[in-house]
Amino acid sequence: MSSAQGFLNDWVESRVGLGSNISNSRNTSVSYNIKGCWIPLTDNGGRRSLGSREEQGSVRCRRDEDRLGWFPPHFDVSDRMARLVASDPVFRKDNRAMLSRKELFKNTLRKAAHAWKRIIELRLSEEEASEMRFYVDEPAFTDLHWGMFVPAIKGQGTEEQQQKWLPLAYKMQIIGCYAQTELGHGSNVQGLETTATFDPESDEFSFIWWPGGLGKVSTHAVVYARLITEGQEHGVHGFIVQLRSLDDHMPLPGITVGDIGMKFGTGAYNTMDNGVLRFDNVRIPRNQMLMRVMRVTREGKCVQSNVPRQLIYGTMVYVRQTIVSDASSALSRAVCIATRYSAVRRQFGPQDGGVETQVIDYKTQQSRLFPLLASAYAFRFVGEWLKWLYLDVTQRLQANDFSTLPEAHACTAGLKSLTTSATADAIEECRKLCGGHGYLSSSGLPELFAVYVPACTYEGDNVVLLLQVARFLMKTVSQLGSGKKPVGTTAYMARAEDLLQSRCSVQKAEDWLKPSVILEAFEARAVRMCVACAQSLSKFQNPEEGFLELSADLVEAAIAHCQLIVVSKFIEKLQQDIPGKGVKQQLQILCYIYALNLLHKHLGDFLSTGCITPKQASLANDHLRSLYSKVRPNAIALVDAFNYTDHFLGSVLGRYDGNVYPKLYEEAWKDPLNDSVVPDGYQEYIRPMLKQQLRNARL
Ligand SMILES: CCCCCCCC/C=C\CCCCCCC/C=C/C(=O)SCCNC(=O)CCNC(=O)[C@H](O)C(C)(C)COP(=O)(O)OP(=O)(O)OC[C@H]1O[C@@H](n2cnc3c(N)ncnc32)[C@H](O)[C@@H]1OP(=O)(O)O
Ligand SMILES: Cc1cc2nc3c(=O)[nH]c(=O)nc-3n(C[C@H](O)[C@H](O)[C@H](O)COP(=O)(O)OP(=O)(O)OC[C@H]3O[C@@H](n4cnc5c(N)ncnc54)[C@H](O)[C@@H]3O)c2cc1C
Repeated sequence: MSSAQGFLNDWVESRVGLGSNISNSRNTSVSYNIKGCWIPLTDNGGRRSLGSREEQGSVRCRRDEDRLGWFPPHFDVSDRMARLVASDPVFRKDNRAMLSRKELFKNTLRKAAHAWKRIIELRLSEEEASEMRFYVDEPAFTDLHWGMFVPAIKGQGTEEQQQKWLPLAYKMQIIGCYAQTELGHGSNVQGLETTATFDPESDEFSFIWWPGGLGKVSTHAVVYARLITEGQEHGVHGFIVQLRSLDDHMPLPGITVGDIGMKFGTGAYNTMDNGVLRFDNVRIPRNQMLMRVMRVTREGKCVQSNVPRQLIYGTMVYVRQTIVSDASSALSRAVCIATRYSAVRRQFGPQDGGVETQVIDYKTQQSRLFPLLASAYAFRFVGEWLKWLYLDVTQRLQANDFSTLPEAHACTAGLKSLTTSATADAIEECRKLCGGHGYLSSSGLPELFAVYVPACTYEGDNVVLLLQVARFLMKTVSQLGSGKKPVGTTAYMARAEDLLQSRCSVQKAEDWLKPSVILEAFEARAVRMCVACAQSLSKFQNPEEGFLELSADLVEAAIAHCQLIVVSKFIEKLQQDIPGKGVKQQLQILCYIYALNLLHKHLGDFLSTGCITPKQASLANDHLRSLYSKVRPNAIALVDAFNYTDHFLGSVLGRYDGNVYPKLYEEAWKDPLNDSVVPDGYQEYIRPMLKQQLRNARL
């Protein structure tokens, strides 16, 4: 179920697309729609030269008949929204790094209000609105409102509570946030110190709390606190609390609220008002506790419903799933910039003094860049699959089938961790791949890194989440002998006995081209690491103590399992029909690059568990090198396929037309420091210094 599902049903009578008021300026020729992106295979060796789109013969266009039937009709919406945002001056973002925090934040408010106005005026559908938010490309309070506040009420509220609160939230008559983290507790949700004490005398709760949430905008919050009734504790629950007056926005009595201050980087996540909140005996009505999991009666009695209490964590599962798809977007954006720039940039060259070499042609550049390109595609496919898994578990929960919840938790936690860590590292690698110019703000990469990197921490610290996966894996291993057959992403463990014995069949480099060989190597590695951890754990009398002691190894095992999921979902995708000449072949190459690069990076795991021999490892590396040469001719097409506008990329280095150097020069002059030839401060500081030196010299 998506965040804002149904919000339009409540207040917009009909859904009308943008129609013809947004032009699609692309011309003709053939390309292929790969889940909302194109792969226009180039015939010029991918060496697009500097120049306009028209001059390049427009390799990028899509014909309706090229649309792949099994992809959602996402491309057109995405394309239209990208253009809508790019052509609207209110959504300008090239000045963000120059703004003060106050200006930046006010500008975000302006953009959010303008986006909402456009959504209403154009009667955008939920999908269109969500794409618009994506292309506006600025963290804002609305993310938390739609992404966490609304889903928390939907997931944890009773029917009655949903009926009361959701219409207000859908119309943005109230704005909400998700206030769970405290100053002293984030990962440890059960350790929250905020309490909600039921007072049967007045039918109200009282709170004392300190959250991370929205500091300047939200009128309401879903606050997580430990429920206390009749002197007894009943675990952490969500409570809808009004924070500010709906008339003048002033905090309500007993509430102290504000922003927590500047965060990492300029611009970046500072458009968001992460906040501090203190409750001093704030009282709310009993029915503002979200009661789908547990009900508190008028007398203060707790009545447990039949849904598992883990559903209280359900909003986090939802958001973790969206974060995986977002990882693919952030990564593809960084890779698009680095790939285009690598084709433009030339260094060194032939001894005879001919043109210098495009840096993309250096094998070292390729071995750093192409695995990231492959990862961008891999994360897109695994993100699609995870969306399906999430929808599936949601439907099951509605039918009171809770059986797949542990797997959904493990998959969302593990893949959130894996993809965000890889993406944050990849953005930084892309910056380095762009040499000195990558460090310029106008490359777009520093801001992208700063805005992206907290994804490794929020919605669960990545290590803490991998430990959750490890817990799930150890449980699965411990049940292997009990007749309970592992299913879903752990189904391979049913073949544990075989996988513990198996020998990799690779004899020559091309043998690594068999998906079954790659899959088996990854399965064997994951099973062996999990079983080794389980064996070590069994030596501890106290399992919790053992878990703590072995946690670093457990994290490695969890990573191996999650990497297997990504590899297997990429391979599964390729088993589907993919029309378009050469498209499937390109994706296959990327799939092999993704897998073999992981194998190369984690060689220690594969060798120490005996899954492959040193000779086979060396053959894999040989093969990997040859694959880079196969990607090279289509590298530009493979990033053009993401269909990012120059506005969205926000990068001089990643410009579609490759016109990098003149634009870098132009950008430099826009810096406020260049407003005057002689800088402010010259008279006060520079001149006296120079004069002093002159005097000293004369002496
Ligand atoms: C109109 C316009 C439209 C626009 C649309 C816009 C849409 C925007 C969409 C999305 C944008 C989203 C933007 C997001 C921005 C992010 C901002 C950040 C927010 C936050 O960070 S919120 C705070 C997040 N906090 C955390 O993640 C805390 C991490 N900690 C935990 O999750 C848990 O405490 C824990 C899992 C680490 C440990 O919990 P606990 O101690 O209770 O658990 P255990 O004892 O280990 O396990 C008990 C048991 O429960 C199982 N379990 C744990 N968690 C879950 C879960 N989530 N689901 C299911 N099951 C769970 C666990 O496996 C154990 O099971 P067993 O007993 O072993 O079987
Ligand atoms: C930009 C941003 C936005 C946020 N937005 C929100 C929001 O909207 N609402 C909200 O409620 N919260 C929000 N948060 C808070 C966020 O969810 C928490 O910071 C996050 O869950 C991590 O918790 P923590 O800060 O307590 O980290 P800690 O748990 O203190 O982590 C510190 C270190 O300890 C390690 N560690 C912790 N526990 C263990 C363990 N059991 N075993 C091994 N190592 C461990 C971690 O790996 C990490 O290295 C936001 C945070 C950021 C950065």
